[in-house]
Amino acid sequence: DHVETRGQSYQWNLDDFEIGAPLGRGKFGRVYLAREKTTHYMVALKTLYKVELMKGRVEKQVMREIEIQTHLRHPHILQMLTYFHDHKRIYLVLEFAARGELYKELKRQPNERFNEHLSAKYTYQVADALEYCHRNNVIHRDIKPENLLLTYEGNVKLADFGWSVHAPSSKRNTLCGTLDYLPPEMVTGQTYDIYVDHWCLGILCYEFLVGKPPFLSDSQQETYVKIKTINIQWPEQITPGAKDLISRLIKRKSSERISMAAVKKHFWIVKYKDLH
Ligand SMILES: CC(C)NC(=O)[C@H]1CCC[C@H]1Nc1nc(Nc2ccc(C(=O)N(C)C3CCN(C)CC3)cc2)ncc1C(F)(F)F
Repeated sequence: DHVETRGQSYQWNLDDFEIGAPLGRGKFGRVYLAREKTTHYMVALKTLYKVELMKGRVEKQVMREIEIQTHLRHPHILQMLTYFHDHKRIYLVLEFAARGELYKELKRQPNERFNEHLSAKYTYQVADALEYCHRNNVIHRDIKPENLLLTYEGNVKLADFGWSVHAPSSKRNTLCGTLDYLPPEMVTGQTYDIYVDHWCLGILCYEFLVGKPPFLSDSQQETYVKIKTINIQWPEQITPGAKDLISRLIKRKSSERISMAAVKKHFWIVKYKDLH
């Protein structure tokens, strides 16, 4: 909190930080470990090249990401502490998540999947973060393992609000990357509401337990068909409790998807989330 309480009028700049190791590449620039000079507070410094943003026509999206993420405060949401810019770059000062990217942790697991305890724990924490987002009328819209980070203690931080919007919305963005997480209403271009995140939470829980999303196919067309027909296989590592929860989230009718509060109280979540 030191970083953001130096009075709202103070203009942060690069000289306030010592830049450390690169943590990896974000979509529009690199991310560095950095340390605020007076408090030694560790942060992640995400750099965005203005030219890249203009070429990608994503300036508005970045401003929306900044607007949304600077106002959300929750233990399972990666906080944006502040931001500033120079002539070439925008700098986002974000919380540093010491255990890094959850999708890499997933790949490191035996059989590249989480056991029921980790799957239930992470599903619970994402549900908790989404309940808070929805209470603030924010749809994340891009829930997937790549957008989750892990703290030193092994807890989830929901990050990358680059695709988030205020509900309800019919924003049709040329979605890049995987269709695997898209709910039917987004595939068919209808207007959608906060319940797109409920669908994605179901897909996420499935991928935690199986190691890949349920509608994964060789072609986009095949994925579309599987999403529309909700053609899902249930391998044996998905126990009846997990299947019950996932089935209540992956509903075609968005209003039939169970609430985040109900997810947090679901018997399978309660049974496994605190076991070690
Ligand atoms: C959600 C979003 C889509 N993803 C991102 O932004 C990505 C893009 C690049 C990094 C990450 N962004 C962040 N990463 C961290 N922590 C972190 C990351 C990586 C490692 C790690 O495994 N290594 C350094 C390893 C160490 C070992 N060597 C071998 C490989 C890299 C350890 C800690 N905290 C905050 C952020 C944030 F989000 F604030 F920027």
